Amino acid sequence: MWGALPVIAGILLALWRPEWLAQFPFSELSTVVGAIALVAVLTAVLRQWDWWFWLAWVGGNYAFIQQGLQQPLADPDIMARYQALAVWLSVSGVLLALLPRPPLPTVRGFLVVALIGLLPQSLLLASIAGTLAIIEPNQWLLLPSMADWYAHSGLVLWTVLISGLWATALLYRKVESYRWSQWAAWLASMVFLFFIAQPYASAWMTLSILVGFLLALTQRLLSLAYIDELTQLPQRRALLNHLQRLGRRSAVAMLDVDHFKKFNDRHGHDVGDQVLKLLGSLLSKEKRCKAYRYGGEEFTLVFSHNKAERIAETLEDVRQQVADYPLVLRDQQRPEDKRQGKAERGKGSASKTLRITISLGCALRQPGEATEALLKRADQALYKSKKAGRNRVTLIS
Ligand SMILES: Nc1nc2c(ncn2[C@@H]2O[C@H](COP(=O)(O)OP(=O)(O)OP(=O)(O)O)[C@@H](O)[C@H]2O)c(=O)[nH]1
Repeated sequence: MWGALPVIAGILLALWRPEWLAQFPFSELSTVVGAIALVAVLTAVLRQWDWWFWLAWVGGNYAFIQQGLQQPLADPDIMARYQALAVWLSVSGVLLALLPRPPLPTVRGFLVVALIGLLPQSLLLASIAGTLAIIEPNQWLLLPSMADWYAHSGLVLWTVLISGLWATALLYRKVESYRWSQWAAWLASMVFLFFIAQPYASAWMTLSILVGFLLALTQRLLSLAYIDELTQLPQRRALLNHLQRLGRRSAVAMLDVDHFKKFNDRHGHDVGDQVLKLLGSLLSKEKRCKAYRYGGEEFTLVFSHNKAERIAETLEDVRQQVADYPLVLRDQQRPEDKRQGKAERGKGSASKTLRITISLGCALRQPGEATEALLKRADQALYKSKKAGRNRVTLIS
């Protein structure tokens, strides 16, 4: 989401105070090229190559605007280029988000990056611009009466429709949040078309997109560092940060899957992974405490109060929920082919239901107690639960 913020701020500013954006305090070209190069180097160093496709898209569009759209639109050739740009921006960004891309860094990947960056240059050819201008977006979705009222009605409708569908897909599929910066890049480019006559519009657009990329990159790295990939729970580093911020009135519970080694041996490591994933999703829904994956098959629950009765009740609920939860596991030999899989599902071979139990140990924080000592005591409480027969809660003050 952070990646979309600069773009939204830019759009609001453009609507509210267009004159502010009519000036540019630096050398425009070197600032934009420098910013693109900076993001390209950063993403390469951090092995986040996916941004290169989008950087090529943004850079190619900016280069075309600089070379081909610096004269008044009253000139029919320039108008044809403008309309061709509208078609190109409308379609290419959506395709870039949808189509699979070759891996980077590979020769094939770099060729596609170069192609995306260079394709807008072809709009400088009168024949290509002329052909695309014929299908100018105002005419695809033309509402004739509205078109008189507002010259860009078709483009506005298209932008609202596609960005709405795109945003819905992102929300629905709960994709990684950095994909919002790509949505924002497309939206910013489409909105730019309405501000084409404004000086420096393309520079501000490109810079806002790049700042969005940088923020999204930072957010992505943070999530890579703090979120456990398997369970999608925050992991130990995040836990230690949280514990340091916690006050005196707090408590920590350690939680461990019972006989998980046997479970892995019997059902396989992949099934074990699925169990941890399901457990992670179950714990993440618990609102009365914050769950972390401590490591392996151990989880931690953090309470920001030390009311023993309420904590014991929560932990007992969690234990019971896990014990009662039917773990429906997908068959590992499930066919790749969806149709074949569907046919076999009815035969009861596609999934199986298992149950697991967990043991929990909790320690209430004592005045002045260090986080390591608190975790150690929670671990001792967990050990007591294990010793006492598992599938139970032990709380020590
Ligand atoms: N599938 C899977 N297994 C894991 C993962 N991390 C740790 N394990 C397994 O968890 C098991 C932990 O075993 P133990 O520490 O002996 O504990 P246990 O078998 O659960 O026995 P108790 O805790 O005494 O009930 C080991 O077999 C690890 O391989 C993981 O990410 N995925």
